Amino acid sequence: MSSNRQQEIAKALDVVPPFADEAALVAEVERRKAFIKNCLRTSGLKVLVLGISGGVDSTTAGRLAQLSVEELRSETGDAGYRFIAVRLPYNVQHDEQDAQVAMNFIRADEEETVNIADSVLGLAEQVSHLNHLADARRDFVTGNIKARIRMVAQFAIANANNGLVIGTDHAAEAVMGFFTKFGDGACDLAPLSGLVKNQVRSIARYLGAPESAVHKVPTADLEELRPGKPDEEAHGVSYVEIDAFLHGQQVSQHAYDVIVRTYDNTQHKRILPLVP
Ligand SMILES: Nc1ncnc2c1ncn2[C@@H]1O[C@H](COP(=O)(O)OP(=O)(O)OC[C@H]2O[C@@H]([n+]3cccc(C(=O)O)c3)[C@H](O)[C@@H]2O)[C@@H](O)[C@H]1O
Ligand SMILES: Nc1ncnc2c1ncn2[C@@H]1O[C@H](COP(=O)(O)OP(=O)(O)OP(=O)(O)O)[C@@H](O)[C@H]1O
Ligand SMILES: [Mg+2]
Repeated sequence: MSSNRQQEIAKALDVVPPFADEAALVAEVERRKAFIKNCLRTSGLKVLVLGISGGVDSTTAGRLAQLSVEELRSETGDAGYRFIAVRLPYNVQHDEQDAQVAMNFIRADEEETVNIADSVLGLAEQVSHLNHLADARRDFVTGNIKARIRMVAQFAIANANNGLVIGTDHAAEAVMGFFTKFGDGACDLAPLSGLVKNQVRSIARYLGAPESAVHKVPTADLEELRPGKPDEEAHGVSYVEIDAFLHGQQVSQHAYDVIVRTYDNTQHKRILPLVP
């Protein structure tokens, strides 16, 4: 029996129920592509932009974006529809090979690379408040600057091409507020919204992503002192537990308490700015 809080949170995040079978998964993929295509049609814009890290979320959203623009091109005969996949390393990414695997799978119409290091360091240097922080805290705060600079780069590319920026937030990240406010949380459309982590992996596998990408350990990878730090270490609970919680299944008391507490503490990230 799921608790009232579980039901309330799943409803607020519009969580997609577990796929009953392959047909349900396929229907969900079609629904998500139709959503992306509809966002372009109704906005009147023809270009999609997304940063590709090598993680399963951007691999999945990136391939959905590419398939969507390909369908729009053949349905409308308009060659203007296209997808720009953006690599946004902070200097050299420690798992650059995984990012290349993702790029090769996505086969985007256009590939772009923007090294965010100079912008991040240039800004951080000008913010004197960072100097007074202990090393680990400064590293954490700088991590959020990285996520925000990636956002700036993607919107610059979208501006320049009359495009829309895709975000990769899904229910398992949303419930934990595990994104940088107005950083990777900022986008024009979020086609993975409502999915739990394992559903994102299932969609990636269905789309033909290499198994290494499907199973890649999730990492925000924002901290220089801890390259590739697994998200689950930061959460204190596993994605299996988070997914189970969102699907109304029983989880340990520890996981339940952490998830509900984190959800409540991060509510400000899932709403519009506070106003009088
Ligand atoms: N109660 C409140 N009402 C309204 N606003 C409130 C607030 N409390 C804080 N704030 C504001 O929110 C800010 C804190 O939020 P934020 O800046 O996001 O910072 P914060 O939540 O502290 O850090 C972001 C977390 O998301 C993780 N992350 C980031 C990016 C990507 C990924 C990933 O998985 O890829 C994960 C990252 O590792 C870190 O754990 C505060 O500085 C303040 O401006
Ligand atoms: N090094 C990077 N290069 C390009 N885009 C990035 C990079 N790091 C993060 N991003 C963007 O920020 C988003 C949020 O990161 P997040 O870690 O949640 O997703 P992911 O890396 O795709 O998957 P996972 O959560 O499994 O690691 C990514 O989906 C991607 O769009
Ligand atoms: Mg990642």
